[in-house]
Order: sequence, then structure tokens, then C-alpha cells
Amino acid sequence: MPTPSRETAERLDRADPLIALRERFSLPEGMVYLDGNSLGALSVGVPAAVQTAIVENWGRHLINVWTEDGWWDVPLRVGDRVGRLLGAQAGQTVVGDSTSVHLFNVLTAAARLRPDRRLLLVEEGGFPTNHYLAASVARILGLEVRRVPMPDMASTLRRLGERVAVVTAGAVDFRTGELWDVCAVTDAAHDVGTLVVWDLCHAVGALPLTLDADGVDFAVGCSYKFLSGGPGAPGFVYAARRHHGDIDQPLSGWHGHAEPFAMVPDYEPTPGIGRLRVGSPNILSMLALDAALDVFDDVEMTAVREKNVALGDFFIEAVDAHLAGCGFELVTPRRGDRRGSQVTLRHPEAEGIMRALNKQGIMGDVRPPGLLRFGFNSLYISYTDIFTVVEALRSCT
Ligand SMILES: Cc1ncc(COP(=O)(O)O)c(C=O)c1O
Ligand SMILES: Nc1ccccc1C(=O)C[C@H](N)C(=O)O
Repeated sequence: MPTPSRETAERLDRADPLIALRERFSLPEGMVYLDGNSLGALSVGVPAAVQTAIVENWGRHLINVWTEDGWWDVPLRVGDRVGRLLGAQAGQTVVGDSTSVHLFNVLTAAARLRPDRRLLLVEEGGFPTNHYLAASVARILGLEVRRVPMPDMASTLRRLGERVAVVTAGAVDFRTGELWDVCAVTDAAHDVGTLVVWDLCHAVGALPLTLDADGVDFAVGCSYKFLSGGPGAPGFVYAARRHHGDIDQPLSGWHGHAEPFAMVPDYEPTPGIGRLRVGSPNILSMLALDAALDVFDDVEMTAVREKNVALGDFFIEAVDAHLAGCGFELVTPRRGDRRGSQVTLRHPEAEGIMRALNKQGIMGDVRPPGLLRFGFNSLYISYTDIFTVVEALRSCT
């Protein structure tokens, strides 16, 4: 590999089979947007879709939108579209509430499926909301939470065995971008009869997922990162079909009822994934997500993955070549197959460096302790963007 340069970046862009997809996103002129792992860019089809939903559907059909326009079933229809990206057959994914709400619901439901077990394992270093919610579930159900580093998760499961009700972890570490082996941890859990709840916020839309094939029990995630659903877009929840009949979720709202319009006082969950619905969803946001998902109809996730691994490789090689001695430490694994779609660098001056990048129109973010995160969305990031960032990092250290 020659030393990464602007010329190599431009050559790689010319050979990039996904480069044309950039036109499907509306990015400010001159901005290099490497924060799509926090909030995805606006997909050009979204404003018109939301405008139509407001003016044509809501504006003209009023209450009948729920039936005539099929809005009652949008959480299931869009759920299946997300499910396809999860490697899930139809009828196992629903969109509706935030990741946090879905996580609370399925952690509780999963723990209730293992009533004789008292331990809840949570990935150490996982996203804070996951810790906060696991602690709450533990208080409600009288469980004990143990924080476990991901490299030790499988061996810990083997050691603690049948004491563990549920294990929850993110497929990709939100700080370091490290990708964990979903299948191996799921197998280790199942070997001792433990259920798994995966958080796919940083994985969905970035890499091919195979939840059905991996035998995953439950998964949750958001749609505002790599799926570009928009700020506060509804998250999704997956539950393997084999669990549907037994799920007892704590937020037993009327949208999950078998006959919501019977208006009866007793809760009778609908068969199937619909029982994970709660109350009236944020439908306009859901329709924005629906429009944003169109781009995934025209692209293979293997191609998306191939490109984000290559973008990460190019970034790491350029950092090695041009930023040696500038105080950066790579905290993301070098190996492409052990990374998600982000690369993180540690630097003692991280905050100041990011402010300087922002002034040059480059967007990434900073997470404690001193971590500069750069997300690479294959649908709209080019090799030239990556080289621009590395040059800017050099100029501000
Ligand atoms: C891994 C992970 N889990 C959960 C969340 C929280 O999701 P929400 O705010 O949609 O509930 C985020 C990001 O905010 C995240 O990165
Ligand atoms: N939803 C947000 C709203 C405001 C600012 C950031 C977020 C994030 O999503 C943070 C992200 N989950 C992270 O990986 O840090």
C-alpha cells in the first residue's frame, strides 16, 4: 500500500461502486460529516415524504389516516424493513419507542422468562442508558447486575452458568468501535440457558447482521445513526418468533393488545411481535424513517460493509503515515473485521482538537476519556473526506 495521499484517496473514490449514493443525501456544501454514527445525514427523499404525510394524509384524512392510509400498521411494516437489515424474517421486528424504552421492556420480559435466576450481566463500558435501565430492571425484579468486560463475557457465562437470567451488550462498542462476536456470545449464553439482548445502535445499517441465523433472543437499536431516520427517530425491537407466545412485557399498552378497539379493561397481548408495541407512536418520525430506508433497497449490506472497512483501513494507514509523533493513540482494533464503522483516537487535547476541526467544517465527536470518534457511513463518506480529516488533524496538533 503506497503512503496514503490525496491522489490515492481520489483514485479510491473513482473506483468506489457506492460513490453515487452520496447524491441521495443532503449534506451542507463543504462539510465533512463524520458523525453519522451519532446522527445520520438527511436523506433527500425524507422532506417530501413527511410533507405528504402531513398535508395529504393527516391534513385530508384526519382520524381515518390510521385505517385508510394504513398508519396503524406502520410500526410493523417499517419494522420488517429494518428486520431485513437485521437478518430477521418478517414478523419479528417492530419500530415504535426509543432504544431505552425497548431495552427496558425486553430486559424485563427476558428476565421474566428465567424466573429462577438472579443475575443480569451487562457489558462493562456499554452505553450509559443500558446500565441505568438494567439497574432499574434489577430493582424491580430483585436481580443483581454484574458488569463484565466483553472479552470475558463468554467465560463468565460458563463460570456463572445457570445463575444468569439475561446478558445484554452492544454489538459495537460505542466508544472504541470494537465489534464483538454476536454469534459466539449468544452461543455461550445459550449453552447455560441464558437469554441475550443485543443493542444494535452502532451496528444496524453499518454491517450485515444475521440475528435469525445466530439464534439471538432479543435485540434493540436506534434508527437515527446509520439508518438516517432523523433526530429522535423511533428505535426498533426484535424478538425471535419462538419467544412471542411467552413475552410478558412491563409496558403493556393498548397498541400491543389483541383487540385494541374492543376497549376492554383486561390486557390480552396480541399474538406475534405486535405485543411489543406500547402506545400511539411518533408516526411522522416513523414515516421519515420509512423514506430514509429506501436507500437500503438499492444496496447490499456486504458492499456497505466492504466500503466501511476499507475507509477505516485508509484512515488508520493515513494516521500512521501522517500523524506519527502528534500524540494520537488508536483505540479501535486495527483489524477491519474487529471494527464496526467508526475509528476512535485518544488524545489529551481531544476537546480542543475537535473544536478546531469543527471550525474547518469537519464534524466528529468527543467522548470521555479524551476520545475523538469518527464514524464512516459508506453511503456518503468518501476517501477524500477521510484524507481531509487527517490533514486537518495534522494542522491542529
Ligand atoms: C449503544 C447505544 N444504546 C442506546 C442509546 C440510547 O438510545 P435512545 O436515546 O434512543 O434511547 C445510544 C445512543 O444514544 C447508544 O449509542
Ligand atoms: N441521541 C443523541 C442525541 C444527542 C446527542 C447524541 C446522541 C447520541 O445518539 C449519542 C450516541 N448514542 C453515542 O454513541 O454517543
